[in-house]
Amino acid sequence: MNSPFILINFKTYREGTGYGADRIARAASAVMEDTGVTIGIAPPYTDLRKMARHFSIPIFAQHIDGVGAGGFTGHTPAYMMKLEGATGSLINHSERRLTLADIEASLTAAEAEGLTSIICTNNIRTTAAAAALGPDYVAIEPPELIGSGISVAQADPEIIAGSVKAALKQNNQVKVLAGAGIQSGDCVRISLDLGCSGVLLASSVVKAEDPEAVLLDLVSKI
Ligand SMILES: O=C[C@H](O)COP(=O)(O)O
Repeated sequence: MNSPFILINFKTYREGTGYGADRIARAASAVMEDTGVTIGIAPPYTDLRKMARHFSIPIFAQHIDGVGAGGFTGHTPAYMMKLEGATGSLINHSERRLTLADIEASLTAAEAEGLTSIICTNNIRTTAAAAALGPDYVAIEPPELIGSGISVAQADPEIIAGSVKAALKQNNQVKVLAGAGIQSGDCVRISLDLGCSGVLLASSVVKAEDPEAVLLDLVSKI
């Protein structure tokens, strides 16, 4: 994935499903084409295939399970997400926490399918542990700031800087994303200046009246 990378997680917001998902994906696609900044989306599973067919942008699953084909009712195996058109997956999002064994199994499954892996973490120590597993990215997101409208880049730049340092100490190939409350070009700029390769965000774009305008602001200081 080219840096900087902006990933928009639609979560299960109503604004990010069905027609809403189309609207945000269209905006992401247009801004990526106009500016050259890589913008990916993580739509709900129910919209993933449609998004992958219609848009030439990175498409991420919001979660994958480290199981294969077979008797795994209710699971979302990496191979299925790949078949649906995903190019990567979040693993261990704050709203979809996993055990360490499950994180490793999901990561192994992502690697087997050639999916770009992003392990989400909640503090500097877990960032170091996640980086040691060897994912493509770790995404540091203080849970208390997620969806708060308060940007981690402004409220807690130390956790970003500390995470970058800790991650690179474990694994000099891993890239770091900053997430939680990211909403403007300034947030992106600060994150990049602190050593990140991009940002992971949701509400500022998904719930926006004009997602394209927010995205243009987000890329404006790159
Ligand atoms: O996956 C995205 C993060 O949880 C950040 O969400 P937020 O941008 O709404 O704070």
